[in-house]
Amino acid sequence: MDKILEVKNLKKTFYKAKHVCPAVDDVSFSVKEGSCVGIVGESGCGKSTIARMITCFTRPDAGSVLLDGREMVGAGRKQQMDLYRNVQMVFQTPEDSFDPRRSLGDGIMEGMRNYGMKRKEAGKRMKELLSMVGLEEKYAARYPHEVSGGQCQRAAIARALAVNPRLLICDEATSALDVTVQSQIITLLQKLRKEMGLSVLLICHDLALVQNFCDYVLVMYQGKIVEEGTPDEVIMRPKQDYTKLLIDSVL
Ligand SMILES: Nc1ncnc2c1ncn2[C@@H]1O[C@H](COP(=O)(O)OP(=O)(O)OP(=O)(O)O)[C@@H](O)[C@H]1O
Repeated sequence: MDKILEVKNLKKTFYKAKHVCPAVDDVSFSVKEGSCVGIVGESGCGKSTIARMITCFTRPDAGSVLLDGREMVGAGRKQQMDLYRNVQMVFQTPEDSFDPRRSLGDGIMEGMRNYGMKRKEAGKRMKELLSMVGLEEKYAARYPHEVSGGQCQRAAIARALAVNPRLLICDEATSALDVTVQSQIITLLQKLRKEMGLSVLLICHDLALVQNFCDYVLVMYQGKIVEEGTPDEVIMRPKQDYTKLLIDSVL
């Protein structure tokens, strides 16, 4: 299997007043085409900073992010536009993916329109995407505040899929939802993974979710990967004390 994403020796330190925060410290991993890699670890261990560096929102101090073998750190605007087409993010708060003054349908079409698709064609594709994520057509006209959290997250997934990405980064995408809706969104992601051959980087606190959904797991602590392997290896037979603590804390 080819690697869609390769992260090598990524580092990021934040400085606030006199306080030095090494948020990500020499992190390396890869995501194979069609696979799902999970990143788990306590709050503040650096998970979201990694996602932001992959998507060029935050510039690393050192290291490299290769997408299909192409270097993204320091890439020019054209290459970054290609990156955004191939990599999309789904966030914890789905409303953040949408402009509150525009309907969900418009929000889903925005990416397609930015890439030059005609309005009529984008409208047709938007309806297909709504159906793919299990929403009726009527939701296209609704505004983000007029739908439930779960419905809004489905629409956010439709928006992310609109530009046919190959890698979806889900940053705590189910954490704000109640358990039933969480499981519906995970079932949806599993279906999309199968149907579209999507690769997924799943950032989350929920070890049970990682165990059921991921092929490979990275455990982070204070900016570093302290353990990695298949879910069986990491969750059923953890080697590191920190992983054992993390597992014990949810039992
Ligand atoms: N822009 C910033 N300026 C200063 N410090 C930052 C910035 N962004 C993140 N940090 C710090 O870097 C560390 C890692 O933050 P990050 O958001 O990556 O953690 P996380 O594992 O995603 O946490 P959570 O699960 O709570 O989202 C934290 O100590 C955070 O306070």
